[in-house]
Amino acid sequence: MVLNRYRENVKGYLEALVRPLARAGVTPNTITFLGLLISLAGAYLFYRGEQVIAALVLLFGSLVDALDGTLARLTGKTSRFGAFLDSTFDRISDGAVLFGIALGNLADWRVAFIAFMGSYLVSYERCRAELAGSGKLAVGIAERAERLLIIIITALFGHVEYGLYAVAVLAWITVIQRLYAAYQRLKE
Ligand SMILES: CC(C)CCC[C@@H](C)CCC[C@@H](C)CCC[C@@H](C)CCOC[C@@H](COP(=O)(O)O[C@@H]1[C@H](O)[C@H](OP(=O)(O)O)[C@@H](O)[C@H](O)[C@H]1O)OCC[C@H](C)CCC[C@H](C)CCC[C@H](C)CCCC(C)C
Ligand SMILES: Nc1ccn([C@@H]2O[C@H](COP(=O)(O)O)[C@@H](O)[C@H]2O)c(=O)n1
Ligand SMILES: [Mg+2]
Ligand SMILES: [Mg+2]
Repeated sequence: MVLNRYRENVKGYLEALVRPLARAGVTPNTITFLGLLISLAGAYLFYRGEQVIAALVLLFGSLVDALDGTLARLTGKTSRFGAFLDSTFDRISDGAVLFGIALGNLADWRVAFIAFMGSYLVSYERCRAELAGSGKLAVGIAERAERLLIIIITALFGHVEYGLYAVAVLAWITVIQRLYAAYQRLKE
């Protein structure tokens, strides 16, 4: 919720970045796929224990993640499948990053599992509530952008374990916030 508010502020910069891609005929789905590959590379680097490089790669991957939608909107190529692909690849990337951190023994695997469950539940709640007619359920203190940035910033300082603890707690707080928001909107 917090970072989502700044979407409009960075929109112009993101559009400037995608214009050359649009001119080159690159499709949004190609960028979505590229974003996934970059995130998987970040996850692998966590597994290898290279957390600072992993953080830089993930930061770049996050930027690419924000570009596919921008490119789709700028070129009038938004598609329902593209939205589905973007969300699905977001989940693969989220899971892979947490798995990489756990496998690389950078933090307690049990905390990684709690963070993983919380992160997936946050996204699932939004999807399920929106399907039930709640309207956009982009609420809570730890949406995907916040969770990713927490991991990235703590990894840059060489202490991704703290980021993981924070995500484990904040994601579950978000689960409760979304439960409540969904209750408010769907109870009748
Ligand atoms: C290393 C270098 C080579 C490159 C460095 C470049 C940088 C300067 C990069 C800046 C990146 C910045 C522009 C973007 C960062 C955003 C990133 C943290 C998060 C990525 O999110 C992508 C996108 C996706 O949103 P969407 O709503 O489509 O996705 C939904 C989401 O997955 C839902 O999950 P959940 O429910 O929340 O769990 C799903 O439910 C939905 O299905 C799914 O659709 O979001 C893009 C918009 C961002 C929110 C905009 C954020 C703007 C901030 C102001 C960015 C601040 C970045 C800082 C300046 C970076 C500095 C970090 C440094 C280490 C201090
Ligand atoms: N391959 C894609 C990717 C995204 N979209 C559209 O953009 C929305 C997501 O925008 P972000 O800025 O958060 O990336 C998504 O809901 C789709 O409408 C697309 O069409 N094709
Ligand atoms: Mg995207
Ligand atoms: Mg994405």
